[in-house]
Amino acid sequence: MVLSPVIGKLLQKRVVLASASPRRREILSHAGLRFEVVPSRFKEKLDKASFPTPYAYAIETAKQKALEVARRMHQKDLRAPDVVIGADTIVTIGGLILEKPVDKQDAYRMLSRLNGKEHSVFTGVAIVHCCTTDAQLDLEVSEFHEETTVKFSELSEELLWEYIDSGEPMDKAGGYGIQALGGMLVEHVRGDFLNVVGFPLNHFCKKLVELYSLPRREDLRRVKHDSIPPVDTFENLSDVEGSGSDPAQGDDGGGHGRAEADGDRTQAPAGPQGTDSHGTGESPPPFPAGLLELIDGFKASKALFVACKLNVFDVLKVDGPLKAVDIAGKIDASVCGTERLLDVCVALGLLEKTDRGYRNTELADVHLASDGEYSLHSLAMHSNDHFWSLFTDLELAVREGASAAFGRKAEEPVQSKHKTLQFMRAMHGFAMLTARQVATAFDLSQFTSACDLGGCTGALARALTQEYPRLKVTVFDLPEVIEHVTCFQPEGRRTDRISFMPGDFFKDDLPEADLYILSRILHEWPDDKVCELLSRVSSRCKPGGGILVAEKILEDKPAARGSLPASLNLLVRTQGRERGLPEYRGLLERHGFRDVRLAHAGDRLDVMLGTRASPP
Ligand SMILES: Cc1cn([C@H]2C[C@H](O)[C@@H](COP(=O)(O)OP(=O)(O)OP(=O)(O)O)O2)c(=O)[nH]c1=O
Repeated sequence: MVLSPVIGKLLQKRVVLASASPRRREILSHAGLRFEVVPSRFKEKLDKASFPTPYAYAIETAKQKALEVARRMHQKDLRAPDVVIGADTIVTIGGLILEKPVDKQDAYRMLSRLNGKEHSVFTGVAIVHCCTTDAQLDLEVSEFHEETTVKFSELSEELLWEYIDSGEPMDKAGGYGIQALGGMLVEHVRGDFLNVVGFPLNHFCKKLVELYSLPRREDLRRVKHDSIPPVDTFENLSDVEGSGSDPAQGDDGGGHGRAEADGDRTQAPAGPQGTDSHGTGESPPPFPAGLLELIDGFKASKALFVACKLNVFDVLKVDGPLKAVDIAGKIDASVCGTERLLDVCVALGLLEKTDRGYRNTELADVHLASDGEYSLHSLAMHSNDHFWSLFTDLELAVREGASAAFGRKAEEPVQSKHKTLQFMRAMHGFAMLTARQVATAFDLSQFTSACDLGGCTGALARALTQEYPRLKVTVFDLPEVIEHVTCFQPEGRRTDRISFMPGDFFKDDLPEADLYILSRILHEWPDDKVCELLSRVSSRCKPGGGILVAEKILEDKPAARGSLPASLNLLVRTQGRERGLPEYRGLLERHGFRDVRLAHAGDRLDVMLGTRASPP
């Protein structure tokens, strides 16, 4: 099983996860799947006694969760997604099925039952394929389950209650979460760990291979509306059988090896067990969907930037749904061009197309309209206006190693008020999404005053004051930035525990504080400037005071997707650069900070906390 082609099968489809479980969302997104989340409203109240086995119950519940979402979405705009995934996790011991506890006593009853014993965790999964013809919804269901055995240690009453009081058991089957504190209760696990956490990823991938390469009739069920009669065909389920979403099919240049597709499509294409059409006995390589997506990646980014620039998402947030012709009128663009752009946005999952016209997806409403608290509209605009042209010279930068030519573009000073505001909005959007994780990466409750150097709009300061009721934060930034900060302060949520002070951290006196914060600042500067700044902070910070540095740490292992921009910043900036943990630690220690600890704050940032040592 090669992973990316498996997940790649679903990349061109609109996939919905019918689950509110954050664990399922995390497992599937880490696997590279792109999907929307629509939690199911199906009440988990099936009669357990009517099922021959516990897993039959879990499978049926998973199926009903997914079907409810597919039907609801179809009813809402007469267009269901392509695939809906539902899952249900149960714990079983001695023939008893344990779901989520209803209260602490219930959690205690469950955990006492599991205490010192072995039990099974089953997750039932349903993959529902939806097809809308003449406003009629056709559903095909494929389902499976996975079992994992878990053994609990002998646990004291005291420990059980302490665990229950942590609150962790309440939203978890069997009343425990193996991935967090509950891991301490577990002696051993046999089987797929992720199955216990809520989603059997390995089995799911195998199922996708089976479904999209060589479907097995007995696994499929066809459901028309409310009935679930057995399936008699499984055409159109497989990409390779011509569902139309295979990019190679519409591509003239991709005709190689496709001529035979006009023949009998029910013949499985050459797969692991097959022979190819040339009769050579060799199988073609797996379809490189992920790679093709990468090749086209720049088009997707540019389409997103242009839609932002033309205010498509703003127009639709206020007036949507709208037809292409009306949108074209509002954004002052041609109808044919607008229509194509809108359809690309639909394919990218940013818009939905309904009978009444185009409308924003929730993602676009929240992040791509320009007015929301968590808007990334300005970040997209900054990427379009600034980074896009910078990256056209990437080859030169690679050849020359962050060449002066490349650097000149990168370091253009921010000139106009418009540019300053665009830059601030871009930084603000990112900071709003990461601030809470940075603020809570360490327990900072021992500090009563903090100074956020280069703290821009105060997004991190706000998260810090919300998290730590005793903390006062001074945001220190250049006068031209501080001049505009009032536009970013949310009405009704201002606090006098945040103050803004204009100044240059290389020249002016730094405000007094117990904790100095440098969030995404150090990577902007070369080593000599970093040393100059750290030495200014160090001489202002009292012994016992702290320094908090938030950056994306470069790691030895290959960069994860989320850190790719950080790796490339090495090349696009002449002055600044990203650094690894040993380098940051060395820099901090050289400037009198000890006990430097690291914590991760989501995919995009890491946080280091150090303590100012007493001068020798
Ligand atoms: C046993 C165990 C369960 N769980 C979780 C996984 C599931 O989210 C939950 C079981 O409840 P489910 O009803 O399967 O799922 P859910 O209610 O969280 O979400 P939805 O119904 O919308 O799909 O328990 C853990 O996170 N860790 C564990 O160790």
